[in-house]
Amino acid sequence: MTSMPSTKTAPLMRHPAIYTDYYELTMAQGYFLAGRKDERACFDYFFRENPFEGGYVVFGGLSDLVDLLEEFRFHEDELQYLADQGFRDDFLEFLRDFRLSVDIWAAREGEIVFPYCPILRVEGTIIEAQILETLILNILNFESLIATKAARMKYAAGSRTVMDFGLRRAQGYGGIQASKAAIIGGVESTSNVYASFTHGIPASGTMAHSWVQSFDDELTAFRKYADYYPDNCILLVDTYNTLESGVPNAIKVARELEASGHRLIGIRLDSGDLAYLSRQTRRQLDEAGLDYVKIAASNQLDERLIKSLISQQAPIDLFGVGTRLVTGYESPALDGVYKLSSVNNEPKLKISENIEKTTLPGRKKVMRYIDDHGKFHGDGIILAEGDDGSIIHHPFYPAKKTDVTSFKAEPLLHRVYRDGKLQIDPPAATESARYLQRRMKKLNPEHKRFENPHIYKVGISRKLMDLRDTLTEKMK
Ligand SMILES: Nc1ncnc2c1ncn2[C@@H]1O[C@H](COP(=O)(O)OP(=O)(O)OP(=O)(O)O)[C@@H](O)[C@H]1O
Ligand SMILES: O=P(O)(O)OC[C@H]1O[C@H](OP(=O)(O)OP(=O)(O)O)[C@H](O)[C@@H]1O
Ligand SMILES: O=C(O)c1cccnc1
Repeated sequence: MTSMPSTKTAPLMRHPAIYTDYYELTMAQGYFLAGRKDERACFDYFFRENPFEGGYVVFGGLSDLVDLLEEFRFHEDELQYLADQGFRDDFLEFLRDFRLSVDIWAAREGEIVFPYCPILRVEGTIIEAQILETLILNILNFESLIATKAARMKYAAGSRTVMDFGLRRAQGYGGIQASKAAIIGGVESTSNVYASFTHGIPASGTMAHSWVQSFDDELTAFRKYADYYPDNCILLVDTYNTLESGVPNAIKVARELEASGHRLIGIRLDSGDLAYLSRQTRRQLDEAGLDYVKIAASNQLDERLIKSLISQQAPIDLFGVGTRLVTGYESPALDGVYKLSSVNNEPKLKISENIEKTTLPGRKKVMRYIDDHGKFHGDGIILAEGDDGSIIHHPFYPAKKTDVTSFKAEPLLHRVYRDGKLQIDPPAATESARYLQRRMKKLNPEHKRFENPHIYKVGISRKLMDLRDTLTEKMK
């Protein structure tokens, strides 16, 4: 009998409470020893720069984060380890019974989000809110990065299918999360069986060169595969000579499949000039009356190459994307941060020489303003209470402002935890993907283009600005 894994997450993540940086635990012990364990704190998760020189980020990772928070407790072996590290008995006793009691608000998974907006807000005791920092950053930064990359690839591909082939060249176990994030971003399926199993996302695939090489000749290799998988067969045609051997042999097999009442799904090109080869392949297939046979292409593809191939009128129906998707080529990390914004309801900020790095104090919410055409106009960061936010200012050039009273305003953050109790059904990746596609329709194309995308407006309310400026003066 087979059994299901104990958690849905990757093997390394079965210890969520110690999936953290050491300093979170030393600070937690410090708050405890200082008698501050019942103090309340609020932290914001946000990023400052869009990756890939792009115009937006897709928020990913929320459901995996929830999965880990649901398991969050200190186990005996972990406590023993902490004791060996010199943590004090009274603190370890406190950790033994520790259960999260946080309130968390977050954007929906698959939401389109922008620099400086808090995407997730944690409120709780100072110890629990602090201790979650690294876990939150690790999960959300990576999944948002890959969901964004996937969304860009899907945007370039339009109605053509995008498949994730990345596991073999992913950053270790990160490949599991990468495949899930890729689905959120819009990739239709994955070759990653573990991710398909654990996350219930669709698996798909073609064949490797080794299959073709392993037979005495290419035609036999194709025939055998088609015999076993007559309704799920994509033949890899570039092992020997794409146009003179691979495609003609695929045509023979397609005809044989037709004779037995089946249809070849497609062929895959994996080298050479994909525009030229796909055009020649399409011509050969069409001349053979096989216009339904699809052309898949792979080989170090990314959104820019997909866009280029489409602009070269390459008749490619399916794009297989691996390395550049799961490694977030060429922006290896999202710069998301988790910053303290209040303690015991007293607003806090971190001052920087660079005003762009001075944090926004106080409990805040984010409003998304929608114009008369149903499109996103901009976002406003306003205080969570007592702030009507009717005028939204540029965060660093206050003279630039917009009266947002005529726009429809939607709150971006929704409650995920109340007092440590989960308040949502964590969405499946495919559900988040559908949500993203709906939201993409509301994002103007100038924010989606790859070259010099138009900067989406994110502003702050007058009250928030005054609070930031007053506190900055006070702290200097
Ligand atoms: N028509 C095209 N326009 C733009 N880029 C392309 C086109 N065709 C292929 N490419 C891309 O060019 C890159 C490099 O191709 P290159 O010729 O070096 O590799 P290859 O075909 O795999 O070579 P090899 O024959 O050694 O396997 C790949 O990223 C591929 O996706
Ligand atoms: O180029 P990527 O975007 O990373 O896509 C995945 C690549 O991995 C496979 O090649 P590999 O040489 O590993 O195996 P193969 O023999 O099956 O082609 C596949 O054929 C793609 O070329
Ligand atoms: O199924 C495929 O074609 C595949 C899977 C992983 C990597 N490259 C290709």
